Amino acid sequence: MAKKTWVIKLGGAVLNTENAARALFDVLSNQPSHNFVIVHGGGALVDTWLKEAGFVSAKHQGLRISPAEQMPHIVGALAGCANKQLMAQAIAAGHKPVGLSLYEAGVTASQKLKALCLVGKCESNNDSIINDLLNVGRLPIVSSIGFDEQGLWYNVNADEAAAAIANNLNAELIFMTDVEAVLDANKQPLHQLDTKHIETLIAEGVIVGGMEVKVKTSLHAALHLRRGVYISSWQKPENLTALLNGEHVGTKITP
Ligand SMILES: Nc1ncnc2c1ncn2[C@@H]1O[C@H](COP(=O)(O)OP(=O)(O)O)[C@@H](O)[C@H]1O
Ligand SMILES: CC(=O)N[C@@H](CCC(=O)OP(=O)(O)O)C(=O)O
Repeated sequence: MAKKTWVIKLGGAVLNTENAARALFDVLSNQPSHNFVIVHGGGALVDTWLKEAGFVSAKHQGLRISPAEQMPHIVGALAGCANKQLMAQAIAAGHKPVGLSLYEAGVTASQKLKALCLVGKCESNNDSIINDLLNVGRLPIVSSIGFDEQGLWYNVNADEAAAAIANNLNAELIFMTDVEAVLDANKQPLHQLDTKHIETLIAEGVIVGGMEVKVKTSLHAALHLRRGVYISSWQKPENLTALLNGEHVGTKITP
């Protein structure tokens, strides 16, 4: 039987907790009958690098405005430092990772909105080396730095990057973030969310910032993939084990 492919998006804050990524990679080591593709963020690291370089960084609806002069720092933090830190932890857990940008992963970027400068949106380029890597037993670890066909680089939100890759691969999609689930107005976890409920919670200001991008992206992916997409916490590696075993943990987003 063909192996099921899972795209697992890791929020960048996982790098701030010692051995948290290692524990997740250990879970994947125990699941030889599945294929995995890791897509990662690193927003917190980008914040630090830009601040240290003397830049002020602003966000619009959860997306970082990315002027050309800030891009070397953004690319360095995401495609360089964060990607290689995750590779290090994957190697330590016994994997054979390959670090990639979105371009090699079959996704071309283009400018999302002029006002956001070099923030990219995703489009499939049907020219991915992911399946080749999976076929030879490698673990792709993909940053959210993208390129267009002219070779211009873009900063893509990592949730959108993960959804684009899952769509390309028709894969299962899990977002591992720093909260156990999407929370309601009373900070209680929501086990399931659909289009209507999401629209209401965003309009009421209960879902904001990075989580607004995540739920909208999840919904879009769930529609395209015709299956539920999960949002759960990287803080508990056992959540990942449970999700891979088909259990319900965190928030399930359905159309
Ligand atoms: N309704 C909500 N439920 C849970 N988290 C929320 C909600 N609204 C906003 N957030 C914020 O969204 C954050 C997760 O989004 P983000 O920081 O972009 O995560 P990641 O880096 O993992 O992609 C949470 O840490 C929380 O501060
Ligand atoms: C355009 C945009 O907002 N890009 C994000 C990319 C990193 C990211 O998404 O990181 P997390 O998953 O850790 O939040 C940024 O610069 O922060």
